[in-house]
Amino acid sequence: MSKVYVAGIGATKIDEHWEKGIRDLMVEAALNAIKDAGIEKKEIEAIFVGNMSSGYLQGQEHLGSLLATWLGIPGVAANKVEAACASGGAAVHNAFLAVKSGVYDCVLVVGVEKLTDAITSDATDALIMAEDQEYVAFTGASFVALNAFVYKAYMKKYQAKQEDIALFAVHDHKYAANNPLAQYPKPITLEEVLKSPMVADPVRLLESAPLGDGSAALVLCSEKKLKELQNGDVLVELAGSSLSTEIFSVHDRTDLTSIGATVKASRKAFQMAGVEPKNVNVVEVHDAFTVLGVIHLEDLGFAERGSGWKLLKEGQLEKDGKIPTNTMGGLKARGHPVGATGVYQVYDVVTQLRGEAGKNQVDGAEVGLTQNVGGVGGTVAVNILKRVR
Ligand SMILES: CC(=O)SCCNC(=O)CCNC(=O)[C@H](O)C(C)(C)COP(=O)(O)OP(=O)(O)OC[C@H]1O[C@@H](n2cnc3c(N)ncnc32)[C@H](O)[C@@H]1OP(=O)(O)O
Repeated sequence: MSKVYVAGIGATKIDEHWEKGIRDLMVEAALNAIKDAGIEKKEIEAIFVGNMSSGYLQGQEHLGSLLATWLGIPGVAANKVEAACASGGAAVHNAFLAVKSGVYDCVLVVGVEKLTDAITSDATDALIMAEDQEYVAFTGASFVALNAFVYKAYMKKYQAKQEDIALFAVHDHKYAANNPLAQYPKPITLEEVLKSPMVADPVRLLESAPLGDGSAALVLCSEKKLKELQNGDVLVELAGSSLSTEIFSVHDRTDLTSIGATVKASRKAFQMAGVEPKNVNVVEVHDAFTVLGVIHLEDLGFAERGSGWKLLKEGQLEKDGKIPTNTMGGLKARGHPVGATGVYQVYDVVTQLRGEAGKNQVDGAEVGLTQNVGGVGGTVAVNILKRVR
């Protein structure tokens, strides 16, 4: 089996892109990644698009083949991968398998979501489709409401305080302020978070990932292809990639304070990459809501159960802390264009491993991990990246 390398990365700024359609976003990100890889478009053999709701929101479902046409490379193998908010991470995983297996030497992964300016429906209606609609639709619950159950369960079980958990939003905004692609590049205070409007008790507006549009892209290549591209630049390997599922619905789970899919996917990815949590220098967790960031750190093995918030409070998630986390702004402040998020996370970690993160740079970062969650944990994708030169 071949090793898999990230030869190029590209992305758009995340924003409410009223002036750009889904096509503009995808093509911009893809061309940036192709240019960064130093390849010709015609060298791409397969495309994997991560997206959750283009069919529902834009009335446009067939994104893989469409992108091939838009890029002027019809004939390639084209796929759309859907795993709700983990669509991007799942697309990376599928592309990883395609190169690892030796079937393809050069593939393009594009994550995209356009939540604002929807043509056919509303973003909140689209997002709740990531739950089991036969059981949830009639309750009228939104995605924020379901995560409010998780928040309450965590605080009750571990006697944790909201002011400690809400610090995740302050942390993310601090780093987003130095990220030119971030949707909310501005610092916020804990007081502002705790006084922001209540969305679903206890989740406040400034503890929620925003609605936004964006696209990120990667070019993955095999060892064989890499020899053609040798240019002496920093090189990043996608060394481990895993996807796992959990009992789907919140109402069927006995414990809301952990996501089994994160535990399973991360253990497998760690094994594949030959690393342990203590070797990881930079982490991107799927903090769609502040409490989730805390839970993910525990499930990934970076903190003991019930103590993820302590790492945050002690400053251990800072760029010079024990486990630098969400150092480009995380979902809360870089933004969460649903099906694109898992690809943005890899983009952010590669930026760190290449030493290109500017003021947010983690000194000497060599190993990075991304964790991307679909639904309320129904699917989790974990990708582990290593700087190899
Ligand atoms: C597994 C998973 O990933 S599940 C997660 C899936 N994603 C979600 O569920 C999205 C959750 N977020 C939301 O639904 C929405 O962003 C909400 C409900 C929190 C807020 O939406 P709205 O009530 O429409 O807020 P609205 O857009 O009116 O914004 C009000 C103001 O706050 C700002 N704002 C809105 N959301 C955020 C945010 N999350 N962070 C910072 N600022 C924000 C807006 O820019 C706006 O500022 P302005 O008045 O200066 O222009």
